[in-house]
Amino acid sequence: MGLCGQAGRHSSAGTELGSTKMPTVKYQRGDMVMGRWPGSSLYYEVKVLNFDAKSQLYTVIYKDGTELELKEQDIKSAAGFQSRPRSRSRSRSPGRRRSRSRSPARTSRHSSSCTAAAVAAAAITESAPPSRRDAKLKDSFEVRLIPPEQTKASENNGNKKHEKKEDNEPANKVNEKSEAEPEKNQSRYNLRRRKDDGDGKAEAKAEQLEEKEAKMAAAAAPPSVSLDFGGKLGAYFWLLFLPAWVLFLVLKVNQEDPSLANFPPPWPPLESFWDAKALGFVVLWILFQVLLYILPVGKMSEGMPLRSGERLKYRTNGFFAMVVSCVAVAAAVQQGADLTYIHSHFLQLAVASFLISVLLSSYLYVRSGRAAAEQLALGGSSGNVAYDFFKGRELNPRIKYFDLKFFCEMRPGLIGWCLINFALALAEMKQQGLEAPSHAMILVNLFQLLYVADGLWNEEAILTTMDLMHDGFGFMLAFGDLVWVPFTYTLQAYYLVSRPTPLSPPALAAIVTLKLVGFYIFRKSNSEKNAFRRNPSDPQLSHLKTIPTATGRSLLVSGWWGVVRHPNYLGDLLMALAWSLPCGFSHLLPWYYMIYFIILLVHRDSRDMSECRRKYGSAWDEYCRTVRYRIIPRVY
Ligand SMILES: NC(=O)C1=CN([C@@H]2O[C@H](COP(=O)(O)OP(=O)(O)OC[C@H]3O[C@@H](n4cnc5c(N)ncnc54)[C@H](OP(=O)(O)O)[C@@H]3O)[C@@H](O)[C@H]2O)C=CC1
Ligand SMILES: CC(C)=CCC[C@@H](C)[C@H]1CC=C2C3=C(CC[C@@]21C)[C@@]1(C)CC[C@H](O)C(C)(C)[C@@H]1CC3
Repeated sequence: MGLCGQAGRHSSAGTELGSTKMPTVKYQRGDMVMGRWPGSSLYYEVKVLNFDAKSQLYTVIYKDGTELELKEQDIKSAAGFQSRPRSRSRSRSPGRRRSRSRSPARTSRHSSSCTAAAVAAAAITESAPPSRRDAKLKDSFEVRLIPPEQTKASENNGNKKHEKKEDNEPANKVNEKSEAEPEKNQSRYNLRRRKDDGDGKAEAKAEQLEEKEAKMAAAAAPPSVSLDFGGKLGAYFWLLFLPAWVLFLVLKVNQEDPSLANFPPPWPPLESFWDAKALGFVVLWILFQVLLYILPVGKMSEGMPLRSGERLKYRTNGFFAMVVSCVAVAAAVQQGADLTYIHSHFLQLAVASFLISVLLSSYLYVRSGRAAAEQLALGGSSGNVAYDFFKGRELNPRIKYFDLKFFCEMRPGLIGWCLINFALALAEMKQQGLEAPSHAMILVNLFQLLYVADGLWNEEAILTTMDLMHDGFGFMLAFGDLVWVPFTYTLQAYYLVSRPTPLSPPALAAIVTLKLVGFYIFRKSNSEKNAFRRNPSDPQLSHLKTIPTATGRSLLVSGWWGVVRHPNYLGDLLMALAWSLPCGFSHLLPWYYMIYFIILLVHRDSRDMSECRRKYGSAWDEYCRTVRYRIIPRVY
């Protein structure tokens, strides 16, 4: 274990654990064994941390700090392990070995190569002669892995601040900015063969094979990732609860007195749920957005590297789509279209959107059955139909270049949210006989329009968010994007249609200030992380401190991400507060978004924490020790 940056911590844990033996199980806590890398036939040295008698799974830790749960059959004792003769080992080329040992990139500590993926690249497999094993293990720690964006960045830019001390310090040490040797850093994690190694074609081919094997091993989903959202039973609950909750809110906001005491809201006649025209409008709206999305206008942006190393391309013309949509709506109103239809047929429009989200989720579930393992999201394939349908299995379902998740998240629902808000402002004027919308309505409309426009202007930034990078596309997001966002995020505006809420000038000024402060924090922090993830060597970020991790990516530990672990959530929450305040305090209903959002973000934060803990091991722990608070400084 002493080879990795995180090793110290785990070794001591191992000694301590080693004394408390687990009864009646094959492997004991602290045992060093060979664990199969999920989805591959490659084995690596791991330490047994625990055994769960109920699930019959061993928790093991890899040398990079990655913890996984493995079945007994995926574990072998190190003693009985043999490696096969391999003609494609890097270590076999004496020339290479020489070149490597002379290379300044070679480290004594090997920490950077200690990712499971890197170890996978040169892992020992079952039939090599035992005499070679040590050499091979040694070799395995010399494999270098660098994510494509970092390699690219280092090719363009010699500023390697975030890498600089890694050679001599543990991976979890906080880095200060310094001049680093570009060559050294560039080759640090590189899985690709270095040019100066210059062997024959056969070796190059063999290495390609080796790389492919490593990529596949890294791409394979772990067999037992813990299930979110209450697991399988939870999935049934959410599948029923979410649509029922939207229905409840829509009926509630239509009540003359929407107070909690006035419960339940009256159940409308069955036929009032359905309107073919409403379905037609929703379909037209979605098709219109599809058209705008596929137009060859706007820039193509690259997503983050996938587990396979591939980077998908996305057309990020969301702002253009929004502007064209606004012009189209204005033209329709000019032509006499009555947008207050949206207010009077809110329920029917929501039901139609719900049907579309169910159809879409069913399609997504069926097609995910044909998707390759590396296209699936981690933890999205539990084998349980309800859970997989709810959570979504495929990470980036696409029809040719049309990315379904990206489109749904950013277009019909998000732009639809603004359209509905605008229609509700018109409905307010009509219902209250006003010549212009109320101040409260204007604030809600402008605030949310700014939020959406900003999201679309910075559309590229969505590519580094959890949803795009980690979550599968299933009912949760399809329903969230097409129903939840347009029909519950508009509740404040809906509430105001029939409930005049005057605002004093100081109140107005205070609310606007709050919104602007929240927006500033939200935008700055999201942009900072996005810029850093896209180009870690960005000179504009060179003043920031970072923590290197065993994956080759670093974590920001100063700037916005040094204040709290989710500064973007803090900004978002302040904005949410500014959206509810214009509606006053007479009812809880317009505060619903604020309450929901706190729950959503606290849950997202804990999901993200476990995901990052899994990805970054002890470097993440170090980050959490350095940045103590999650969302609100000194409070939470
Ligand atoms: N209005 C709404 O309904 C909602 C809005 N949002 C907003 O969307 C935005 C995106 O949110 P979300 O996707 O949840 O989360 P984030 O954008 O915060 O993404 C989390 C990821 O950022 C990376 N990261 C975390 N810490 C650091 C660090 N210190 N340095 C560098 N990278 C780090 C990690 O990914 P990795 O290391 O793999 O890059 C982590 O998984 C937020 O502003 C949020 O408020 C979110 C949900 C709903
Ligand atoms: C309970 C339930 C159905 C949950 C689904 C959650 C989704 C509604 C949200 C998950 C992440 C979202 C984001 C936005 C909208 C809501 C969903 C889809 C977002 C597009 C809003 C605009 C922002 O600027 C954003 C781009 C940062 C944001 C990204 C996350």
